[in-house]
Amino acid sequence: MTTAVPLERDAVAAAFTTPEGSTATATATAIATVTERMIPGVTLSRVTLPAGRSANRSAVLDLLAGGVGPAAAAASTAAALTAATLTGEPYDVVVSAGIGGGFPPDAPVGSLVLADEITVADLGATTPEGFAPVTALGFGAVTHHPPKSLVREIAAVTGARIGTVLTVSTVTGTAERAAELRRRHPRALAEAMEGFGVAEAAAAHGVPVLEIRAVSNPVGPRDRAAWRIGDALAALTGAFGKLAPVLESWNPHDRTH
Ligand SMILES: O=C(O)c1cccc(C(=O)CC[C@H]2O[C@@H](n3cnc4c(=O)[nH]cnc43)[C@H](O)[C@@H]2O)c1
Repeated sequence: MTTAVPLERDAVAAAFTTPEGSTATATATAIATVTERMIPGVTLSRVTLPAGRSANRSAVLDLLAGGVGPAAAAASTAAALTAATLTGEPYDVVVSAGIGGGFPPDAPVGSLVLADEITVADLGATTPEGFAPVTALGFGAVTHHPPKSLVREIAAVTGARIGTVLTVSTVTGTAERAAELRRRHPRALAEAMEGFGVAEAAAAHGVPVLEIRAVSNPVGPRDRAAWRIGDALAALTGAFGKLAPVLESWNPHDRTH
């Protein structure tokens, strides 16, 4: 599970290690253990969940704060994926998680957004006719799709809204840019800066990916005073308390896309 900054990683960990987090889920998460592991390129916080109602074996969740932006996210996630494969413990799923901007009115501050499409919004070229994504230029990909069944189940338990989450390298700070993004991506509910990088790393390893964002601010005119980071981090903690049992019981060999 990749976040950008330690504050977000710790909000996820709190779902398993604090009394508040343990009330968010019916599993015995209060006795989860957390250990730090340094691997080349990244430090992992390993949460070991005891066997619970949803799984009859203990489950492991590696958390990492991989840096802000798609490049840092891709590099750190790829390092973790490679290390896991080389130690014979490959991951079943990769999750990009954190705070994000929500497109009003569909994704209000404090709400959760779960991606059914993870789309990079600014990877391409500007042309006299407008923006051309790299795919129109004959390169790469601009969208990754999380497993549909997992998205459905996690949205059901967390109450997250399902839609496109955009990855941007430049935070939107004007109404014009917000409108332009929504015109190009009508299903976009949120934007953040890491999802596509995490998804590219996961795809390179053939591992399914999810992205979940807790909305800390509206996408639009820059207004730092309107940010609600504390509320968003609390929503992230609550979401992970509820979604962890779904991940634990998910059988990656029984995927329906
Ligand atoms: O200074 C600003 O006006 C400003 C506005 C929004 C976000 C930032 C950040 O530096 C946040 C970077 C960090 O948080 C995620 N995030 C949160 N809200 C947004 C957003 O509206 N658009 C894009 N990213 C957002 C992002 O994933 C980064 O990890 C500064």
